[in-house]
Amino acid sequence: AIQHRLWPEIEKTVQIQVSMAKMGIGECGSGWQLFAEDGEMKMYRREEEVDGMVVDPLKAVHIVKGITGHEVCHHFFNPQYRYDWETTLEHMTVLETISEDTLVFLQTHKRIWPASQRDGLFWSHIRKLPNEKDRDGPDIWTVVNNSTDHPDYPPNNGKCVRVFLTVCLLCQTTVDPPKEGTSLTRDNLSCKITYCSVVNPGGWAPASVLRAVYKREYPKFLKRFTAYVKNQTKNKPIMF
Ligand SMILES: O=S(=O)(CCO)c1ccc(-c2ccc(C3CCCC3)c([C@@H]3C[C@@H]3c3ccccn3)c2)cc1
Repeated sequence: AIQHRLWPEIEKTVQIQVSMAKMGIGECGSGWQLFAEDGEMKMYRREEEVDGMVVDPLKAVHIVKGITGHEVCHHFFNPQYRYDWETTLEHMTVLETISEDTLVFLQTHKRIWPASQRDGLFWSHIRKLPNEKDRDGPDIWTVVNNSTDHPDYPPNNGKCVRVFLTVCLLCQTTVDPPKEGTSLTRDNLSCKITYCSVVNPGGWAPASVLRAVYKREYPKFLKRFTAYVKNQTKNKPIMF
C-alpha cells in the first residue's frame, strides 16, 4: 500500500507513547504526584510549565471489570460515540480518513472561563499489539492521538486558541478462566487501562484555573468514559 505522509510520524509516536504508557509510575521518572483516586482509578500528574504555560503531563491507571481492551479502544477511537462520553466537546469533525485505523479530527472544546475557547486538530490511530507477557493471552489495544497540521485549518485563525496534545490510551485485557464446563462471560474479564496525556493549552491561561480544570475534568472524563463502554457492551457479544 502507498505510504501516507503521516505514516513515519505515526509509527514513531505510537512506539514512544506505548513504551512510556507501559512503564510503571516509579520508572516513569520522578515527580509524579497522585492527585485523584476513586476505587481502582489512580490519577497522577507532574507539574510542568512551558513558556509559563501549564502543560502538566497526566498518567491515569484504571482497572475495569467486564470489558476488553478492544472494546475500550473501539469506543474511544470511533467518532460516532464521541459526543456520548466527551462532555467538554462543543464540535467535532473528521477532516481526513487516512485509513480505517487512522483519522484526522478537528474538535472545539467548550470555553472554560476566563480562558478563551480552545480547538484541537490531531491524528488518531488505533492499533492491536502482541501480548509479549503471555503469547496466548488477549492482545493489547491502543489509541494514540497527536496534534498535527492541516492546510485548511491553520492554528489560531478563528475564535479558538489551538491546543497541542499527545494522548495514549493503552489497554491490557485479563481473562480469569471460567470453571470447567462453564462458558466465558463478562464476569471473567477485566481490563487494565493506562491513559497518558499532555495538553499544551496553546496560549496563556491562568495556571490556577488550568490546574483546577485538569483536577476536575480528567477524573470525570475517565470515569464517565469507562462507565459508557461498560453500558454500551453489557448485553453484546465480547469483542476481543
Ligand atoms: O483524550 S482526548 O484525545 C479525547 C478526544 O476528545 C482529549 C482529551 C482532552 C483534551 C483537552 C483539550 C483542551 C483542554 C483545555 C486546555 C485549555 C482549556 C481547555 C483540556 C482540559 C484538560 C481539560 C479536559 C480534560 C479531560 C477532558 C476534557 N477536558 C483537555 C483534548 C482531547
